Amino acid sequence: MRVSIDKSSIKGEVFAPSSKSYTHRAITLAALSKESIVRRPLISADTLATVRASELFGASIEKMEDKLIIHGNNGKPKVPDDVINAANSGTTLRFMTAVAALTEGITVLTGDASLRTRPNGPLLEVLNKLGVKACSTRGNERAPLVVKGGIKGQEVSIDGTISSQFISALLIICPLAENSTILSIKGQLKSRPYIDITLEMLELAGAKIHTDDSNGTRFTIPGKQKYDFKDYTIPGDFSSASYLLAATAMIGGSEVTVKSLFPSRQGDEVIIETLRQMGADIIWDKEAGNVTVRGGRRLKAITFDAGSTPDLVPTIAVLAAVAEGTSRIENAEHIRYKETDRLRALATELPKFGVDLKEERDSLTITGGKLQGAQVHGWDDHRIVMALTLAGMVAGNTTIDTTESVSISYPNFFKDMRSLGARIKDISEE
Ligand SMILES: O=C(O)C1=C[C@@H](OP(=O)(O)O)[C@@H](O)[C@H](O)C1
Ligand SMILES: C=C(OP(=O)(O)O)C(=O)O
Repeated sequence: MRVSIDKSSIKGEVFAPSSKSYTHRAITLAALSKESIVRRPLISADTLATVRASELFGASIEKMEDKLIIHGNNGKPKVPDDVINAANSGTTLRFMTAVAALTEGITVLTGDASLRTRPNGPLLEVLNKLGVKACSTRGNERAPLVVKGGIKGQEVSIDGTISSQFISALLIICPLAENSTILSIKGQLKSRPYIDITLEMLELAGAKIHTDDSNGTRFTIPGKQKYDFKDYTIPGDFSSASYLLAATAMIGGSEVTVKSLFPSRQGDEVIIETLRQMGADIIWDKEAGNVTVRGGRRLKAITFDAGSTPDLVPTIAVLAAVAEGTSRIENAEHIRYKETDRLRALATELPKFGVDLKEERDSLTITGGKLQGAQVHGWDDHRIVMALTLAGMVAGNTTIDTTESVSISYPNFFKDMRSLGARIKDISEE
């Protein structure tokens, strides 16, 4: 799909979509429990991949109006009848590779062309140390992956510099193993807040995990536990909301309230503080869960450490492109291992709007200025498409392709933007 975008200011109220990360965890843990209800799940291409995988592991999932009723496998996933296709979802692939370790047979996992380029080495290595047989069919740590269950438990350490999803995946399965596990993280851990979300959800499922050091990088996990996930309502997603908040802040005459944004463990909450630091007029009523932004103030450059919040990088890059002065996005190498190499994607597309940008291995340096309309490529990556849409709303006279990719995390993105007044047209047929 291709869209054209004219200069747009936006006004009104909109609900943030539900959190992708919380939805993946809720479904995965409910599928490993007996009976659970997950309310207000995000229904998107990525979370549906987790639904399908959980069904293949023996859960039955009833999809109702605004909830999922999940009859789980009670900690004993069955050997899947078919290959697990995680499609475009890294979270699904990593979590389900770990769940496969709990089965008494062999599971094959794959994904789309993008997912089959993403690394899984640290997860495979640790699963093998835990008594599982896990490998890549091509011997390159990429999917397709083959996992033969039989997790025991051990003292192991895992590299935390590539993806926190490996650690979340192990935290989800180790309580169900025969023996205890001691898991320590080595290297500079990236994306920490996602591990905290995992620990929060595991606690709700009744799991006991002891965090042994003050950095939160060593866990003792007793084995032979059972999960009981019960009934949970998914909070709003700050990564998805970041596009709405940033668009409003960048465009004079805009005023938008995004609802359903309550405090949670999502690191991407920091978008609110970042916009404030850049000089935006933004108010967060935490009790009501409302964030209101008024556009029109001149935004100032910032230095942004992306270590904990990789998914905000495309949003921050576009904010930097209109801000006064030179911004730096640092500590960002892990953003190269996403659906695309997002530093490369941004460094290729933003200059088409006239943006002055320098790409280094783990940083982007961006000098803000006036954007001019451009024909840009969305790289089949939902976050690149959504971020470029914001640039298009500022610049006008812009087209973007591969826009169907918003279905990964925010299927109603264009509908919501249009409902707020954004001038975005589907031009796929033209
Ligand atoms: O665990 C999760 O829900 C996620 C963790 C992050 O990935 P990494 O840990 O690979 O940085 C994030 O980028 C992804 O969108 C969702
Ligand atoms: C990287 C992302 O997700 P995943 O790793 O689950 O594909 C994302 O949503 O930006």
